[in-house]
Amino acid sequence: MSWRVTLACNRAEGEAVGAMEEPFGDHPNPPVIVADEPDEHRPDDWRIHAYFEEEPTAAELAVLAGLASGEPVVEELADEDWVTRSQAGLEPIEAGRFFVRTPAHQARDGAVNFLIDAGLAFGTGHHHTTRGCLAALDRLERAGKRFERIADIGTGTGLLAFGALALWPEALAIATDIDPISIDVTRDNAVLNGVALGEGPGELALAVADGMAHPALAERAPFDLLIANILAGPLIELAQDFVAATAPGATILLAGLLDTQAQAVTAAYVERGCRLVEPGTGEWRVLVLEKV
Ligand SMILES: C[S@@+](CC[C@H](N)C(=O)[O-])C[C@H]1O[C@@H](n2cnc3c(N)ncnc32)[C@H](O)[C@@H]1O
Repeated sequence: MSWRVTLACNRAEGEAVGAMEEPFGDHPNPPVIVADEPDEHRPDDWRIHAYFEEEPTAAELAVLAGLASGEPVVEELADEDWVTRSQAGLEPIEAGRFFVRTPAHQARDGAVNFLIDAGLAFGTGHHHTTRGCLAALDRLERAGKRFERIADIGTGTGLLAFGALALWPEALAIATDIDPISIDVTRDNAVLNGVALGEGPGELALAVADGMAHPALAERAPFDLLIANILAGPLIELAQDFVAATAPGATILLAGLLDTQAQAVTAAYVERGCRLVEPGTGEWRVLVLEKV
């Protein structure tokens, strides 16, 4: 038997859970916690699911209650593999030539397949922004763009960096995240997906970094493709550093922003010498910019 606790939460609470190192401290058997956005048209209505192997105690429920504004709702799940259950709702995602799945689903013939376990790091491909970035990468390659120096800032599970390396396999690529857990997860996912880790062409370097503040990023700059699916606030704060770290003609792919924030994010980059190539569509925008 296993138990699932669901709490309604807002976007900030859901994302905070993804960024937390250990919500349950040194608990001997912590739950698997997943945050999702069930309805993309309601971007502030998120849910946190915590999967327990034993019935959660009052103390465990109190920890969960501290993570979200909603009340914990406890369900006993049928006798089936609870990890599969926790991932069963995560349907595979198709974005351009990419197919992203969890172990609950089969790979697709003819697609560039990635296997990403649902976990604490954001980026199973199920969020609009991740999918939108994969689709934008696919379009860039189809339009004939070629990149040799790639940075994926705020890599989450590593998925966007993996996608970029699949499209431009000779590139020097680096994936970074402010969250050390994301980098651990990315390392595991790289192994799972046959992505070579290392410093050379066609290999992925990894670093824990806040924005561009890491020597490995400075050494590799200027980039000709910089990807950042973070949030509108940090994207604006980091505009100066991102533009400074890119070469003239570079592509800057930005996501994590709502349509209401697109103008402010675009302005921060246009003021610093970029032009908007694709404004994106829908509630979650993916911006494609070019450094002039
Ligand atoms: C919305 S998730 C995107 C993950 C992945 N790139 C994707 O598209 O699925 C944002 C990621 O950015 C990271 N992040 C947030 N602020 C950051 C910063 N200042 N520098 C580097 N990474 C950051 C978070 O830890 C998180 O993993």
